[in-house]
Amino acid sequence: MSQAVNTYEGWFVYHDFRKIDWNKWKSINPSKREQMIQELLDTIQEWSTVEDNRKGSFGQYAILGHKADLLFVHLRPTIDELNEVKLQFDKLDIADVTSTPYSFTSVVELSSYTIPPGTDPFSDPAFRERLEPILPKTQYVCFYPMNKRRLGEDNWYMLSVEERRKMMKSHGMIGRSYAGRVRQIITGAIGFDDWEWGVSLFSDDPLTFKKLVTEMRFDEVSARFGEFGPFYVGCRLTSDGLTSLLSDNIK
Ligand code: VOV
Repeated sequence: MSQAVNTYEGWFVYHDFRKIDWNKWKSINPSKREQMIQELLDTIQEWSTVEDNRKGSFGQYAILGHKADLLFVHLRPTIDELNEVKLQFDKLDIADVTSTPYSFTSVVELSSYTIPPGTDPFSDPAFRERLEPILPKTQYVCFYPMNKRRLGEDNWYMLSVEERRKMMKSHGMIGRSYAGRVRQIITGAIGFDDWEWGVSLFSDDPLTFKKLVTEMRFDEVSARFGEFGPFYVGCRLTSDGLTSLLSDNIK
């Protein structure tokens, strides 16, 4: 049996993708719609305050393409709190005009591949900040789930720690060459969801997502072992942005 990697876990994460039933939304009278938007904004305001006390983080995005319209990302210390925010949304009036085409439940994860043996990562405040991250306030987000392949010779879980460490080192070096242009939050989902990891990338230039993901595809760990789910790309929404997404051009 090959040796399992040691992982460190931080905040739990809920990626809540929502699709709006525009026909239903437009059929609601304007003053009721306004009231529903206000109720949503009040809830979002409450969700956002977790960042002030470092009790979690929250982000909202408009998603491109047919797969979803909105993405709410919640980070919280416990999975119970994630359940609460999920139910809180579902009880809002506006929830009746939305559906959930996709969601992802996971936990911020760092693995020990690149940590020198014998070091106590928790003594490093920067390490804790990586486990309990405030979502970067960049203009764009990219999210996708992924697995490490278990197929014949290409079985990640049968490799030795040393082989895996070598590949993760190369992976990390490519990632670091994008420092300042993109930030990643890797979340582990084994036991929680249908894929093994969620990859959340943040940047002010959407092309950086394409460049980084392409470069990683040519690196051994992704080329041989990476299996990828659906990709989502979105633009960060302020409260005003969310209000105009729901209100502009609606007759
Ligand atoms: C934006 C840059 C970037 C940087 C700097 C970076 C660095 C690192 C380091 C140093 C480490 C290992 C230690 C740790 O931190 O866990 C990781 C770990 C991981 N990564 Fe990564 N990654 C990036 C980016 C980055 C991307 C774009 C992807 C998707 C891959 C692709 O082909 O689409 C990814 C995936 C992962 C995963 C799934 C893991 C966990 C693997 C496991 O088996 O445990 N990652 N990653």
